[in-house]
Amino acid sequence: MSFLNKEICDGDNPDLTEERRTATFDTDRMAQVIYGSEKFAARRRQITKSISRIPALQDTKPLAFMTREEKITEACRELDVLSDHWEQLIYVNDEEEALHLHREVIGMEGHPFALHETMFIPTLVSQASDEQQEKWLGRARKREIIGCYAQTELGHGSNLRKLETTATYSPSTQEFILHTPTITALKWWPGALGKSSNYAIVMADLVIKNKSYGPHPFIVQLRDEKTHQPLPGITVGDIGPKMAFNGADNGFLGFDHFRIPRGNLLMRHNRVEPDGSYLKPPHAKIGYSSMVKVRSRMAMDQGLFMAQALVIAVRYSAVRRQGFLEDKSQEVKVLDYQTQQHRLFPSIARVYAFIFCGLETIQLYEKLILDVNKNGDTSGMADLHSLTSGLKSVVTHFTGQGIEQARMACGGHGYSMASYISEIYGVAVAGCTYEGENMVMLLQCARALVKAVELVEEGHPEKLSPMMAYLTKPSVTVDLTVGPEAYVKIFQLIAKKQAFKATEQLHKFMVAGDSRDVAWNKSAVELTKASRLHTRLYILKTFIRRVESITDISVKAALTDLLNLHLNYELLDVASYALADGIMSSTQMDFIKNQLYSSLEKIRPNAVSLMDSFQFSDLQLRSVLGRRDGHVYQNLFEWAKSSPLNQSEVLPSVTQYLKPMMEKSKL
Ligand SMILES: CCCCCCCC/C=C\CCCCCCCCCCCCC/C=C/C(=O)SCCNC(=O)CCNC(=O)[C@H](O)C(C)(C)COP(=O)(O)OP(=O)(O)OC[C@H]1O[C@@H](n2cnc3c(N)ncnc32)[C@H](O)[C@@H]1OP(=O)(O)O
Ligand SMILES: Cc1cc2nc3c(=O)[nH]c(=O)nc-3n(C[C@H](O)[C@H](O)[C@H](O)COP(=O)(O)OP(=O)(O)OC[C@H]3O[C@@H](n4cnc5c(N)ncnc54)[C@H](O)[C@@H]3O)c2cc1C
Repeated sequence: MSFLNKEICDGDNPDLTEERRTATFDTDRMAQVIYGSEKFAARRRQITKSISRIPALQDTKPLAFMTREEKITEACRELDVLSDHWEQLIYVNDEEEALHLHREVIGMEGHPFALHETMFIPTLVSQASDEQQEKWLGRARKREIIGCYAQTELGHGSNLRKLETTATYSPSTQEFILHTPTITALKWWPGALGKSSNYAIVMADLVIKNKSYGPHPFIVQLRDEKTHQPLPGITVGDIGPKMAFNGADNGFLGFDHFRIPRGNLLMRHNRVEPDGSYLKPPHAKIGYSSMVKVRSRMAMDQGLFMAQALVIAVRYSAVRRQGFLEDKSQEVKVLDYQTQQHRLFPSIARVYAFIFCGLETIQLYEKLILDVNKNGDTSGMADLHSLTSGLKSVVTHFTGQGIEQARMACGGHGYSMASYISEIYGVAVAGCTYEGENMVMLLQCARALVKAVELVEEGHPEKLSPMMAYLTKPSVTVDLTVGPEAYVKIFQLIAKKQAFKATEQLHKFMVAGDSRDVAWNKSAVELTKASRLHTRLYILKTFIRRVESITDISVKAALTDLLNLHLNYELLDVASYALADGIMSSTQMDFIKNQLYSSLEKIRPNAVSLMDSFQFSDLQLRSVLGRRDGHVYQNLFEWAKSSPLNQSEVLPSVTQYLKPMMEKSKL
């Protein structure tokens, strides 16, 4: 048995065992790099093991065969079991451990706590005063109450300034009156709002003495704590089935002059005094911090979604044999085809790159909240906002593409829900929309880019943030054979040119008489291109930085192969910019292609172990094709037999319609 890959087991499919034996690195060591530390990687394994010892948490019936109601009930049952074992399983209040626990046990189809941990509690942490935290945070953490984040309305999601729900202050009673004035003002979409939550953070337009102060966060009790019935003045319910994520009850919510005490406006950064005087926050957008929190997690979470799809596709590709190469006596593993490698390996590289970015942005958010809460220092907000706006957009887009390629790489069986890839896809691509629609967020990132270009043009390059410093780099001729830094230089030139071109176009329209808004819209496609290049440059540089910092030689070597693949793939993908601007020659392009193809060959022996290193349990993967043991065919047959349609030989629909129809046809 090889010491390199702990997944090896003699009872496994021999093709997978063979793959695991060829690995050139230790998967536990790779897991430490993926999950940011030896300690957390080990805790993950420990938690997974503890879960496997709780019989009530082992999968009962495949989710694919459940109705929505059954899925929600099953998630609640699992949450209840988890709650009983919470303190034995994880360190209380450790967010990463809680997330791991949830991913393992409940999976990705959503559950009543999905927004409680990801937005409700973080909003209380970042927006509630100490006194308010005393009142609600402890209760929320102990799960005495379940909360969600209700911001989006039927009529508006992207444009927060036009949210219609009002919170009008009444000085005589020292209350806010929440009201839904129109049908389009109904809150619509918030996860876990429909049936599960009894509390919500509600974003509503604060109105004092007929003056609107824009969206502010309020904590609102929605349901009676004993009966769970909606409180009088509240209309709440589920919005119906979705493309995926159907174990979550995304909901609607309306208020009919519903009164809450003054103390329910979250007041860490702004205040409304009893007489109605308003104290401004230190930064106008501080109330948006919960969105930044989720966006800062998305590179990690989306990376893990794509990783799940790739574990499934790569393992299956090592088990699936179809067609011949030289030896006509035995069919080859489909993973040996160059096209299959080209379909999957660049996404493996992206998974690692995205996760490395996620490790960084999660920390940046935590630092920002400390700076704001402890020192009132909001200076990091603008940069983190533009970075996470671009990153969530680029990462979700490529994750969707990568998962879809993983599905196709599994041929027909990839289309079956037994693969579980369709659910992963459905959940992942929701990220293109939630936390800010991708185009809208790319344009937010573009605002920062244009400002930076304008600073350079106005002769103030010293005012640029470090992320924008490349905008001052002069054009140079680059020798690609010298390594990653050469690729960075070319990428910087491409990104810089596009940022300047888009800004130039914007200015040109303005000089011709358009307002900035109109000129902006006429330049928007070019601006989004600039944002994507800027963000891909950040991803590329982060990947390089992380690989450089690895101390384990064999892990570093395997990731260097992956990094080289990423560099060549990315540069080839943006080659049209480089060719158009004369930044690269066609000879350099050929060099990049050859490097890319040779990277595929280098990565091939490590492919399965690169994905095993994520250490997803079978419980979490929920995929017949992605099983750790690789016993795909007999389990696909078992899975199909468990379909409700196969529980009787003759369906009522046959007796009721098909038989009479066939009988009639005989006449
Ligand atoms: C026992 C159980 C225990 C449980 C424990 C475990 C829990 C585990 C939980 C979960 C397990 C997870 C497992 C994974 C599976 C599940 C995955 C799926 C999860 C689903 C979660 C989905 C959650 C989704 C939530 C949402 O979608 S919430 C709603 C989000 N909405 C948006 O994002 C709206 C987008 N719009 C905006 O943000 C804004 O409108 C805007 C576009 C930014 C514009 O804002 P506006 O006010 O109009 O700005 P302007 O006036 O134009 O000014 C722009 C100006 O401001 C700057 N700005 C803007 N925002 C910010 C900011 N945030 N910070 C700093 N600066 C900002 C901007 O840069 C401009 O500056 P300049 O003028 O200088 O350019
Ligand atoms: C699974 C899921 C979970 C969600 N969970 C929550 C939640 O928990 N809480 C919550 O409050 N909300 C939640 N949402 C809502 C989500 O945040 C919004 O749907 C999202 O912000 C997009 O807003 P929208 O629906 O108004 O899209 P729209 O803005 O209507 O987008 C439609 C189109 O218009 C374009 N567009 C809009 N504005 C501009 C612009 N200024 N410039 C260029 N193009 C533009 C967009 O690019 C898009 O192509 C969830 C959504 C989903 C799908």
